[in-house]
Amino acid sequence: MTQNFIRLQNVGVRFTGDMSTDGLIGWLARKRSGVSTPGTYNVEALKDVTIAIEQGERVGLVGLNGAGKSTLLKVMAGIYTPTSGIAESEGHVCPMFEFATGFEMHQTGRDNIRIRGLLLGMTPDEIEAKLPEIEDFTELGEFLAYPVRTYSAGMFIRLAFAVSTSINPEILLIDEVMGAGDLRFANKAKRRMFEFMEQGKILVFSSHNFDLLKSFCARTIWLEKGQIIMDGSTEDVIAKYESSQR
Ligand SMILES: Nc1ncnc2c1ncn2[C@@H]1O[C@H](COP(=O)(O)OP(=O)(O)OP(=O)(O)O)[C@@H](O)[C@H]1O
Repeated sequence: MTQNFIRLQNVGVRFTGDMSTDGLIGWLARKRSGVSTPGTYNVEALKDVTIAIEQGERVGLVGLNGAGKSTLLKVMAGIYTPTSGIAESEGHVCPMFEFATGFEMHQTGRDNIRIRGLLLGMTPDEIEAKLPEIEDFTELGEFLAYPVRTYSAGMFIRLAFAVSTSINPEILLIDEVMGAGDLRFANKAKRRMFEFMEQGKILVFSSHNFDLLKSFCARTIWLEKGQIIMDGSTEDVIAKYESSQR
């Protein structure tokens, strides 16, 4: 059987661009900074990141806002290509973020389950067979017949989580999903995630919630300004990270 893995070698991600293309936000930023003409930006979101994650590992990611956690997850998901270094992975990747992408806003929740199922590689027959269980897990009830443009952020998460996790992904990448749903759903999601791990898959979980990280992940990586500060046991990394914040 093929072993799943994620391997990043000296990965760097740099964002460059022209602020004139940033629309209203760019215009406001220029106004506030007193700069009259659009400039360029150049952000090194990841620098020289080397990580190997093997099958069965659950790895946490910590770091301040803007440390590079989301960028790292997007590289692992294949959404971003590194501007330097090499990113390789083996296994079907299920990114549990960017929940708004891939939704057809005018279609119902139920039809969006079908659409997402197809995007995730399920056959129409598989989707129909799993539909009752997926619907049940969302607990959205009559809202499944409503167009998803009427949904709250938490409802999107329920829908996306229920479909995405019904395929038994090999590599599960999570960006703060637990914090966004309500507590009861978070507990359900947590139980379902434990089920994934029992099947020997990979989990990478970015969170500001230390209790969740401690309960899910034996290993945690601490990022700061795009670089790895520490990669070790969750207990040790969180203790050092917390003391650095004081
Ligand atoms: N698409 C982009 N274009 C330009 N800069 C970006 C882009 N995405 C991220 N950045 C920048 O890269 C850096 C890392 O951002 P990232 O979103 O990865 O941080 P994060 O650790 O996930 O933060 P948070 O905890 O706030 O979600 C930040 O300085 C951010 O402004």
